Amino acid sequence: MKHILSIQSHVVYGYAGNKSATFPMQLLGVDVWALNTVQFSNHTQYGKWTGMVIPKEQIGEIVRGIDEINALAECDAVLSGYIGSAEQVAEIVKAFEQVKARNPKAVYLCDPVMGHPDKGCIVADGVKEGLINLAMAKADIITPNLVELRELSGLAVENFEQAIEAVKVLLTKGPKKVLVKHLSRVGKNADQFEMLLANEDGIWHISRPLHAFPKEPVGVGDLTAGIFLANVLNGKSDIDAFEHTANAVNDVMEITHQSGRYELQTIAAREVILVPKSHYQAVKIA
Ligand SMILES: Nc1ncnc2c1ncn2[C@@H]1O[C@H](COP(=O)(O)OP(=O)(O)O)[C@@H](O)[C@H]1O
Ligand SMILES: Cc1ncc(COP(=O)(O)O)c(C=O)c1O
Ligand SMILES: [Mg+2]
Repeated sequence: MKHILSIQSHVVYGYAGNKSATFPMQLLGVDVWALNTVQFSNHTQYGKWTGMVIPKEQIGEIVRGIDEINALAECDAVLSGYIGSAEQVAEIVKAFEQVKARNPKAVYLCDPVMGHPDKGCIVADGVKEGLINLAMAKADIITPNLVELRELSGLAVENFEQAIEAVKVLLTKGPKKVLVKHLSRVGKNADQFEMLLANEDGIWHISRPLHAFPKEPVGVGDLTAGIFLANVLNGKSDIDAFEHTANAVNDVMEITHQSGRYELQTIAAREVILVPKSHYQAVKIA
């Protein structure tokens, strides 16, 4: 069994951060060590929430505790997502270095969750800079959405061709795999939901249906990054991991859409996360 140290948000109500990613990763047979960067009542796109940002010292403390019971070498990957404060970024990088010291084969998937003013996703000041200046260089896998791809590459990314260029830039900055979680308005087709995967062998594109939500669910990026990492650790090829991720997430979106609920319906979708009903295929484009 593989073990992931998953450092991201916890929401008591609903599904975002660790609440979105942990259960699907467990379904895929991975042991998840959830370490929370914040404990909030609900995700930030409700516009209000209660709870607290976890003090940055907790990250090192928890990792030290796991090391003191001689379990850190069991860790196969660190996953980071929604980060609560700028200072937590350096602590997360340090945590990954400690894991690497015990298990040199461990990998780091950085889901570079940044604020998104249009959507109402609120992330603390300085986190974005920490992701760009500290975390990206350490990451084996990085999973930006369009806004994050622009910030990480420093390119404007106004169309599909520029997205490809930006992904190539990220491959020169540390990460060996880049998964663009959502191409959004630079996709090929405005009425599809599109993603890219790039590694040293090439670039693949996948397209799946876009559902008309009255209010789009949050936590989809977290779900995408978690499923992709679980697949990679389970030994799938990058392309199989990419296709399973797209299909499983699509099925969760379809079930969520049918439910008429705002929160992701990951529990109702448990069976299709394991064995998706959709079979969209990745196409090699470069
Ligand atoms: N199949 C789909 N149909 C419609 N909307 C979707 C679908 N899949 C995901 N979404 C929405 O697309 C948005 C993706 O957000 P974005 O910030 O671009 O990336 P991410 O959530 O991956 O960080 C979310 O609001 C999510 O609810
Ligand atoms: C607490 C929290 N965690 C995680 C996220 C990231 O969500 P997504 O996967 O939609 O990018 C958000 C976005 O608003 C959030 O508020
Ligand atoms: Mg996101």
